Amino acid sequence: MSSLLSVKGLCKSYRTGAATVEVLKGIDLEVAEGTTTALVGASGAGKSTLLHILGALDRPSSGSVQFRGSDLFARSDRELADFRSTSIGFVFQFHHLLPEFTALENVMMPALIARTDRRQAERKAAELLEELGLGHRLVHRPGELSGGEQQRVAIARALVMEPALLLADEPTGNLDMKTSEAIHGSLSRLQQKTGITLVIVTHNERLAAGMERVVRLADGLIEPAVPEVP
Ligand SMILES: Nc1ncnc2c1ncn2[C@@H]1O[C@H](COP(=O)(O)OP(=O)(O)OP(=O)(O)O)[C@@H](O)[C@H]1O
Repeated sequence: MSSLLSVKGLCKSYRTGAATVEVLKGIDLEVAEGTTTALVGASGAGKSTLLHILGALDRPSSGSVQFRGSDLFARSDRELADFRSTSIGFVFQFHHLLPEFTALENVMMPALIARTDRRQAERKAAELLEELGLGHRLVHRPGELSGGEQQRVAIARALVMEPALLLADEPTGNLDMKTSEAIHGSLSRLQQKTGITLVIVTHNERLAAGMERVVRLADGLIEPAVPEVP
């Protein structure tokens, strides 16, 4: 299987006043195309920081990330912004949908910003919402949808540009277990259908176990996998 992401010696530190906080302390990670990975670990372990760097939302302090063999952070900020809008889909814990637009319009938005033909964008957005079980909610505004429905709209919006990589940071963190499981089920189904690579941060071990691989972060480093007992 070919590598989508190849992370080597990744470090990230922040300066706050006189102190420097080392958040990531030398991450090595390979993510193969078309695979699903859960990123788990205690609060403050650096999961979101790593996810943001993988999605080029933030630059590392040192180390490298190769995306399909090309050095991500050798690119300018402008090139990274283009890269993000075409190659990465993001889903966050809070959906950040635009309240004055309908579900369909919210999902179409990234495609319209990228100047995709309107009819094509609309067709794709409606198809994704349909697949996520929201075919009957296309003209509802976020305020008229349940929390789980809002998050499904956010997932459809993240997929409308057909990115290579979907990054999800606690996408069901503020939903009940039943709704979370249903959304994870939809994500897995869409992942299998599209072959997109999925990296998801979650505190929920049960949902993490549904991914092909679980990567555990502790104190800025990846913990070695525990060998299975024969
Ligand atoms: N911009 C920043 N400036 C200073 N410190 C930061 C910044 N962003 C993150 N940190 C620190 O980095 C550490 C890791 O944060 P991060 O959000 O990556 O952890 P996490 O594993 O995702 O935690 P959680 O599960 O609670 O979301 C925390 O101690 C946090 O305070």
